Parts: sequence; C-alpha cells; structure tokens
Amino acid sequence: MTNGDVEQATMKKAPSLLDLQEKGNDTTLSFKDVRFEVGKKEKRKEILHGVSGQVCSGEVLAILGPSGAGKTCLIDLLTLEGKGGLYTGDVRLNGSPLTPELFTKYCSTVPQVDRLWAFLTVEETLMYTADLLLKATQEEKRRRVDAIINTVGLDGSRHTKCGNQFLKGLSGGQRRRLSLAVALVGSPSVLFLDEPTSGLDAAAAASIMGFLKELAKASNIAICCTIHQPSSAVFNGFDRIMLLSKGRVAYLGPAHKTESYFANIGYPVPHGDSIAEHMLNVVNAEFSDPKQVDEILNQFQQNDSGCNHTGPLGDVSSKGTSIIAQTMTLVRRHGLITYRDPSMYVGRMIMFLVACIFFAVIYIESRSRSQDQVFARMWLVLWFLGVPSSLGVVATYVYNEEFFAIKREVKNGLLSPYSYLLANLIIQIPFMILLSLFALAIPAYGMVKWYGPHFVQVVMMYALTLWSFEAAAQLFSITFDNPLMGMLTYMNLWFAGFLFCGIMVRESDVIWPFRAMSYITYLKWAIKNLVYLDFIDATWTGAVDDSSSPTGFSCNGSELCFGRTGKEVLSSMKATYSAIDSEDKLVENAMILLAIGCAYKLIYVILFVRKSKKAQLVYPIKM
Ligand SMILES: Nc1ncnc2c1ncn2[C@@H]1O[C@H](COP(=O)(O)OP(=O)(O)OP(=O)(O)O)[C@@H](O)[C@H]1O
Repeated sequence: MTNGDVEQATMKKAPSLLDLQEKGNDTTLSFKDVRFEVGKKEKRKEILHGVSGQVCSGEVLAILGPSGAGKTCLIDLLTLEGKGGLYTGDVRLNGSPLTPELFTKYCSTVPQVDRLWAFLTVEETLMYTADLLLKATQEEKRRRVDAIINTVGLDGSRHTKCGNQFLKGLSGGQRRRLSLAVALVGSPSVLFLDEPTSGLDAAAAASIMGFLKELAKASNIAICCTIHQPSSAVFNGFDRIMLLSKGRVAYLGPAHKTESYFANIGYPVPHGDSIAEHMLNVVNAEFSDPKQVDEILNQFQQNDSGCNHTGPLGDVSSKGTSIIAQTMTLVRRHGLITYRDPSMYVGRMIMFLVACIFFAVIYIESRSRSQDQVFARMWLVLWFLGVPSSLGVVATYVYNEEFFAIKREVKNGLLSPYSYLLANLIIQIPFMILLSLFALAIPAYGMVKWYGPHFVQVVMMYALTLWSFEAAAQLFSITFDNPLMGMLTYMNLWFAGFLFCGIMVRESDVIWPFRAMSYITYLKWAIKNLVYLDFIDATWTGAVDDSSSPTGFSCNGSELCFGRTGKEVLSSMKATYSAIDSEDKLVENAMILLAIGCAYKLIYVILFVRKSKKAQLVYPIKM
C-alpha cells in the first residue's frame, strides 16, 4: 500500500471539511479596469491593460495564459502584493473597496512558494495555526484540524515534519496541500492560490482542482487561482476561466463554453487537441502570429454577467485572538522549532563551545596570571568575544527566512507582528544566557581559570553583548530581501567592531568621522567590562614590592612588569591600550552597550512592523 492509498483509505473514515457544511455568506470579489504599469516617463510600460472580472462564492475562477501574459501581476494586484510599479483600478469585496484590513479579515492566500515551518509536523502546523487564529475550545480546534487534514488527504502524514532542502519531510505535493490546509483553518471568504498545481503530477493536480471545486461549493468560498499549463483533467475542475494574453483578456466565462467560444470566433479546436492546449497556443504572442493574437483579443466582448453580491460579508467573530494569546502560542511554537532546529541556537551553542575550548587550549599558559601572560589573557578575552559574536551571521540568514513566513501569517490574519516580536524577545533572552554559558563555563572558568567570583556578572555582560549583536543580525536580516546582503552587512559591522574596539588601533589615532565607529561598536564596551571583571580582583604573580621603583613594584629586572594587583595591572595596560578601564565603569559600559543594542532593536522593530504589514494599494483610476 502506498502513502497515497493509506491517505485515501483514512479519508473515508474521518469527517472531512466538506461534511461540516459551514456555508459562508455570498461573496463577490470584483475588479474593474485594473492596470499595472512600470517605469517612468518615456520608459513607462503598461503590463495589465484594463482587466475586468469577478470571482463569486461557490466557484473557482482560473486565471490562465501563456508565459508573460500577466497572470502573476493580476494575482499580485488582487492580493495587494505588488513589488513596485503603479497599480490602478477598482477592486471591491461585496461592493466595498478592498483594503488591507478587509483582505486580512476575509481573504487568504496560498503562495507559489510554500512557506512552512520545516521542523513542525503537519498536525502541529495546523494546531498552532488554529491556536493563533481561532477563538474556540481546544476540542473544537482539534476537530476542525482533523477535518482539514482529512480533507486535504494528509492523514497518513499527520506526524511527518514539513521538511526543507536539508530536512527530509513532506513531498512537494504534500507541502502544497498543507499550504492549502493552513489557508483553510480560518474559513476565508475568498481564497487565492498561485499555481496550486505546480510540482504535482497530473493525477494529483486534477485531484486538487477537483477538491477546490467541491470546497468552493460546499463552503461557499470564492476561489481564484493562476494555472500555468492545465491538463484536460485540471481544466475540467474550473467553473470559470479568465484567459489572459499580453495583459488583456482573451476570454472570460464558463469553462465549459470555452470550446464553443473559440469555434465561434474562428479558432475551433483541431481534432485530437485539448481545449486547454489549443487556447493557450492561439493566444501565445511569442509563438503564434501576433496579428492573430490581437484579433482574438479585439474580438472579446466583456459580457460576463456573473454574480454581484453586495450583502454583508461572512461572520469573522470567531477569528482573531489577543496579542497575549498569540504571543503565548508563538513562544510555544518557536520554542519547539528552536529546540528541533539546530541552525538557530543549538548549532551555535556547540560551535561556541568548540571554538572557545580551542582558544583556551591555545592560550592555556595564561592561567598562571604571570606578568608575561597579561596581554595573552586580554587577547583571549577578545577571541572569546569576537569569534562567537561573528557567528551571529547565521541568525541573519535564519531570521530572513523566518520573516517571509511570518509576513505571510500576518497577511492571512493569523497574528500581529507585535506578538511575534514579543515572543521572539521572550525566547531570545534565555538563549543568549545559555549561549554565554556554553562559551564561558568550561573554556573560560574550567580551563583558563577566569576570576570565579565574577562569574555571574561576566555571563550577564557576555549575554548582553550577544543580544546586541543579535539585534543587529535581526535588523540586517530584514533590511534586504536577499539574505546574502544582510549577512555581508553583518560581517562588515562585525569587522568594523573588531577594528575599532580600542585594541587594534588607538581611538585618538583614528581620524573623524571614522572615530565615531569606536563609540558605536559593541565589542569595545564588552571588552572593557570583561577584562576589568577578570583582572581587577585577581592576584598576579611575578611582581614584588619595590620602594625604589616609582610604581612601587618591580619584576626581578624583567621589562614585562604590570603589577601585583589587578588595579596595578589594568593601569599599566591602559598606557598601551586606552580602551582598558582601570576604574569601575561596569554599569556605565553595560548601559552604553544596552543602548546601542536597543537602538538596533528599535530600528528592527519599526522596519519589521512596516515591512510585514506592507500592502500594495490599488489606486483609483485617474480621471
Ligand atoms: N516590475 C516589472 N518590471 C518590468 N516588467 C515586469 C515587471 N513585472 C512584470 N513584468 C513583465 O510583465 C509581464 C507579465 O509578467 P507575469 O509575471 O505577470 O507573467 P505570467 O503570466 O505570470 O508568466 P509566467 O507564467 O511565466 O509566470 C512579463 O513580460 C514580465 O516581464
């Protein structure tokens, strides 16, 4: 028995979403004379040339067309998802202009690229979605999730992780079905799917289209999808189609009337060809006669009466949980993901431990705290701080991926960006302390004997440094869409921090405006405090009282002579490294570091909220 058979078999037993017969109110998404143009002045190019149509509840509208016809641009416009360019026209939901708020309440999207949480199973993914979205008892949510799993035929895979390129999990088709299942949790009135059959074999594609048709009817949902190259079986799953070519409508109407329409305008389907294949061929501007394509486009008369519902939209009172409830769910969800996914923290913990043990072995002689090991000990602090903090670059990548998944959830009304930011902070802080313990406990305190009584202060200062770097990593993770750009910027910041930390070059030797870097680098403030805490109260060997020396001590003729006490050693070091503090400035330094970290975090929060809520508005037509 194959997986599919098991799924089919189980489908018969449990109730499906279609059996629940939750019929929403009648809905019409209408769009009139929508246009999309890019470029300015003489480079201006119109891509959608006044497209009109509508999607009604209970039916599936498929947007078809050859490559470059404008399908993605149209679905982007309808889902307020554009990426640059000017969108104009009139898009309405039951007569009201479609705003981002209305979209979040009543619509849901299934993007072409599945943005699933790789380390969660099918069941966990849907249960967390239900927890985030629905005001219902656990039992009600469980029942709904079970029905959805059964509906999309994933019962046999309910405990399989979603997976990604590194983790084996669901197959491509199963991932598509899970993305659809996630979108169904909130019972949307309008469902948009971008290429729902991409990556599926012919049978799976036909089955998903058949299911969508049934779902549209059973739940009274308006479904709008783009399809690249439908097979005959897939084509039969559409109620209505909109055929696009060169950004214009070549046909809009019932799918079953397509064949007669093309025959009437002089393009009958040749014997043996499928209607889907034929119509895509005759409107293909790149591979057919352009005059023929223009003729077909000019012949089309918009007379699709369709529906025109203007009544109230569906009841959404059972949707939308409080920010606190969402935060708690997200803490549980991301706690579990963090536990399972080594890329964010667990991998770094191991790398911190290994890297710091390596440095401790290399600098093992510095445990003697003798005069000739003073600088070695300071360098060790720098390595302990510098190398682990550079690994924050991993976070830049991971947060970038996470952002796009969260953005999708914000768009589909699952959560507020503030809940995510709060949950992230709640998880981040203990992990920063854990990371610090991995970096310091064995290597620093076990191996090179850092000054024990200051353990807690050192760990806290170290955790604060890591948190500040993490804030920068988060900011750069969303500054650019491309994670590589964020990673490069993070590494630049880190290198600048290393250069201007007060050890490599004297602050006073650096010309302005570069000197400003030494004030905003994290490492400088962290090194000051960590060196101070390890040095100040420890006893140093090799120096003895010497009343004949102006310093009051000497080292049996050795030139490497820093002092007997921590204070003397730090004062001597300060002559070479102005960044070293011999006075207690622990609180001041920590506060400066915290302020820099908070500044990065604040910019991150502002950018995150703006970007995650960003919607491409469709402007009214210019008169
Ligand atoms: N921002 C943009 N700037 C310039 N041209 C654009 C932009 N966005 C889309 N286009 C152009 O508009 C046309 C329609 O693009 P669109 O992605 O909507 O096609 P499509 O029908 O979805 O094609 P495919 O099936 O191959 O994905 C293409 O020629 C594309 O190059």
